[in-house]
Amino acid sequence: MPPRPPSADSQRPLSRNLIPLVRLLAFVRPYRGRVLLAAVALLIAAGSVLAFGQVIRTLVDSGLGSEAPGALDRALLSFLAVVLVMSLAVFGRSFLLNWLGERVVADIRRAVFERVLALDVGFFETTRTGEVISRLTADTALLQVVVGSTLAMALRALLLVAGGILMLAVTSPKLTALVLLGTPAILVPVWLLGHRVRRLSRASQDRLADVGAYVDEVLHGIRTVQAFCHEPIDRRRYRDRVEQAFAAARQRSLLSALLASTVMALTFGAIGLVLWFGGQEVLAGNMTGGELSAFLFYALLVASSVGGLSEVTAELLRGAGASERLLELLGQEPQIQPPREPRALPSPGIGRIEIRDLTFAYPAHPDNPVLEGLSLGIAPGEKVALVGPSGAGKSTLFQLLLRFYDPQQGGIRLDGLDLRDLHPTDLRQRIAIVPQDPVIFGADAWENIRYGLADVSDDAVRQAAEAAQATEFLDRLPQGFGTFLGERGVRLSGGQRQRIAIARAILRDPLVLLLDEATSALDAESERLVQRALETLMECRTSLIIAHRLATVRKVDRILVIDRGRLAASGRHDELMAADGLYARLARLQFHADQELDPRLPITAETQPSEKAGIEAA
Ligand SMILES: Nc1ncnc2c1ncn2[C@@H]1O[C@H](COP(=O)(O)OP(=O)(O)OP(=O)(O)O)[C@@H](O)[C@H]1O
Repeated sequence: MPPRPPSADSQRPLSRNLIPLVRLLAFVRPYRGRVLLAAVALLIAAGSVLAFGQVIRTLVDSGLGSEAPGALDRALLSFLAVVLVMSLAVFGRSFLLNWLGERVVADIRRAVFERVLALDVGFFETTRTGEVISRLTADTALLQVVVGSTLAMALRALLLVAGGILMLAVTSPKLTALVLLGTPAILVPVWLLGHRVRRLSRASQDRLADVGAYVDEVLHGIRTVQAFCHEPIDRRRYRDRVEQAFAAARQRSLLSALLASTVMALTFGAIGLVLWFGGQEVLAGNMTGGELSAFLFYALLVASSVGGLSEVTAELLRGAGASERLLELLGQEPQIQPPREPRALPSPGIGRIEIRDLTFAYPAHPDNPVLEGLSLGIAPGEKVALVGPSGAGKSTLFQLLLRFYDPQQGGIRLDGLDLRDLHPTDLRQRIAIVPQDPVIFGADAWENIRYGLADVSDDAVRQAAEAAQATEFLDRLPQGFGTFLGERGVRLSGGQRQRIAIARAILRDPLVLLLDEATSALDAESERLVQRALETLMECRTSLIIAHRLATVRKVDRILVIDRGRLAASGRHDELMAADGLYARLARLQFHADQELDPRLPITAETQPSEKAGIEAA
């Protein structure tokens, strides 16, 4: 597995230009027709604004300057005609571009979320979830504004600048030459300031993402936070982060404001000069009053558009920063990919697992293998308990069986096929996992048990719940199975959550069952119910159980003792006790867990009481 770059976060380059926005064009392509219509509307709207200059010229020269009766009326009529055309065009432009902005951002949101879902679990170890959430929410919201309105404003301003300059040249080439000569004096400071605004924009977005990530972390662990009275520290840290974000934003705002005011001062100063020169020309008879009025109109139009452009440039670059971050996510390739030609598992499956010479290190610690040369075989329908000290690699084996990671050496075969030759979906559909701390989603019990199996009847869900001993408490809820169980719903006990997870697994009718027993002791009644549910679940299927209870260990066909990523021993409970190895030590330790430590027990590094052993007291 190639090593992943440390973190998308720390290596993020600053957006220096608008290229990332251009790369989003791929998302606009499906809506070419509307883009074309919007462009036409944009052109007409800009054209009609420019036409106002001519209306003003006519108004001044023939309406006000001549005695011809009706000239003023005609001028007003043409003015109103231009207003009508312009308002229709503005309506079209505004609606179409906003529509495009919303549509494109909705598509981007979907694409990014779909990509994130496809990424391997390793990605989420190197990237904070808050960071990903911030990209999906804050960055897409920013992009929505940029694509929907800022871009339209920028295009409009660009057209007005270009058209305005053209009309200036048509009206008075001499004055235009003067204006153009003075332009660099405006553009150079604008460019310099704009460059700094861009860099600060990106920095301020990054600080905001930090704030989001921190909130996510604290809220997820709110119970721990409060239990350890960690609030003052979190308050301080959060305040620091918010202040950092504010400092970055303040600096950006300061420079943006400076940029805007500089542009204004320079352009309007220049207009004053133009007025003075133009006045001289009119006095000398080289220009009519109408021409000077039109010239001034165009000059003001160009100046305000340049001002507008400089303001929206900062926003556009913020959008470029946002799209860069979104494209970064879109460009992430999952490390776990289906093979080009996936092989199909036999149907119905057999449930034979062979692990050969398995060596695996997590991407975060490539030099520190968690499993080393592990080899074992599990027969179809066999129930196997995995036992061993904490950190031995038991959960890691589950992760590899689900192909969340690929091993560096050796491999795992299910029904004779290497996991890497299977489509991960095909593999995972054959496996069900009951984790130590099952997740309950924001939905009712029906949904929580069904979890993705759309075409399963309510009756089947109920049967699964029955087999998992879950109806007993679900029926007692206010709306029975229809009760909302997730966040802000009912709080379920550990044993109840486990039974929901067991029902979920029963409904899937998996070939292979992975069960991570809860380490926390359940009360005797819950324990009995969970055990009964598990027995039903394990019937006739290959089951691997990370066992913490003696009751479980006694019922399995075979116990595998894992120690430091290797198979240390295997056999039945009595055999392993007789062998008096690591298993016997762990088991004895557990027998006496609630009492004082057995003084006859040899205490070694592996059996320190502080260390969580593999088997809980029965
Ligand atoms: N995502 C990860 N990245 C890096 N190291 C990890 C990761 N998950 C686990 N480890 C390390 O791998 C080793 C084995 O962990 P694993 O969770 O498989 O142990 P375990 O036998 O299941 O322990 P326990 O009974 O406490 O759950 C530990 O040293 C742990 O620190």
